[in-house]
Amino acid sequence: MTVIAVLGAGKIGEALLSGLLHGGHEPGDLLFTERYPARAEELTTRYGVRAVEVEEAAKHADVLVVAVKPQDIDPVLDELAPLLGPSSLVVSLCAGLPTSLYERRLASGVPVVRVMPNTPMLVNEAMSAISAGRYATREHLAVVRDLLSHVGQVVEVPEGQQDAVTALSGSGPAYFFYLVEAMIDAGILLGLPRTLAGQLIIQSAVGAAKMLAESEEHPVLLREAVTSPAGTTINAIRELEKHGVRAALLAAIEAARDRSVELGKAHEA
Ligand SMILES: NC(=O)C1=CN([C@@H]2O[C@H](COP(=O)(O)OP(=O)(O)OC[C@H]3O[C@@H](n4cnc5c(N)ncnc54)[C@H](OP(=O)(O)O)[C@@H]3O)[C@@H](O)[C@H]2O)C=CC1
Ligand SMILES: O=C(O)[C@@H]1CCC=N1
Repeated sequence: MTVIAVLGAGKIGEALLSGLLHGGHEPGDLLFTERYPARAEELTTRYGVRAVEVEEAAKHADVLVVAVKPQDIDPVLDELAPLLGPSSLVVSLCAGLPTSLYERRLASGVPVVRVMPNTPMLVNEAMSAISAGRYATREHLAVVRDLLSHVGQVVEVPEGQQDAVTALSGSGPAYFFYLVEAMIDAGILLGLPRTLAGQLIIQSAVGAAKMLAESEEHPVLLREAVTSPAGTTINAIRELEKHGVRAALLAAIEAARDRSVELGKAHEA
């Protein structure tokens, strides 16, 4: 079995460990590094996965998944540089960081695959987009695709699209959580108990997501089917349009893309 080491087991690193275990990986085939011993202990207790130093991760793992914040990448690259060679495989989950950064800082020929996943990995429903760096072959991409297909769907995109992907699906779950949160508040405004409002909205979100995923219909048609002539939904839609919700989403996602570009620029040579 391929041994995978997650460097930086925070939110997404933990989601990956948990998703891989759910997907059938053995705890003995997974390793992770963490900065604080208390966090490492917590994860080992929860998942039975061993915390190691970077040297051990580099020595034993077939795949090294970098999952630290982009701002924390420099010391990680300094640590990895003397440990890796062309037989290693580095997978970067870091928003904005280009494969060229790794290629510049690591030994020549180290293959790097850039990935933008998302937290639904925790429930095996991730959307991951993968892009090969300069030294990554089709075989390397296949290894990464296979790994991530245990925790959700995988698409391959040109690396130039990764900042847009980050803004759409990397951050995407947050937009849905935000919408659900606001809709539950609306239920409170209308006098419903919070638990009931939560149940109504969450199941509506699950049902709508299932229809989007399973029916062949365009979202516009699905929305139109809910919007009865002179009914209730069209009144709500008019308010959404009046308040510029569509324009707000376009601007929000563009701003997320811009931040991803900025995170990459901060590490330009
Ligand atoms: N959260 C998400 O939904 C997604 C995140 N990503 C990307 O994943 C990466 C991690 O994000 P996220 O999980 O949210 O962030 P977190 O801060 O939750 O996780 C990063 C973890 O790495 C640890 N860490 C930092 N430096 C080191 C080091 N040198 N050695 C070992 N561990 C270290 C951090 O410790 P400490 O807490 O002490 O800083 C933290 O636990 C980012 O680059 C982000 O762009 C990608 C897709 C989705
Ligand atoms: O907010 C972030 O920067 C990370 C990247 C995509 C989702 N979370």
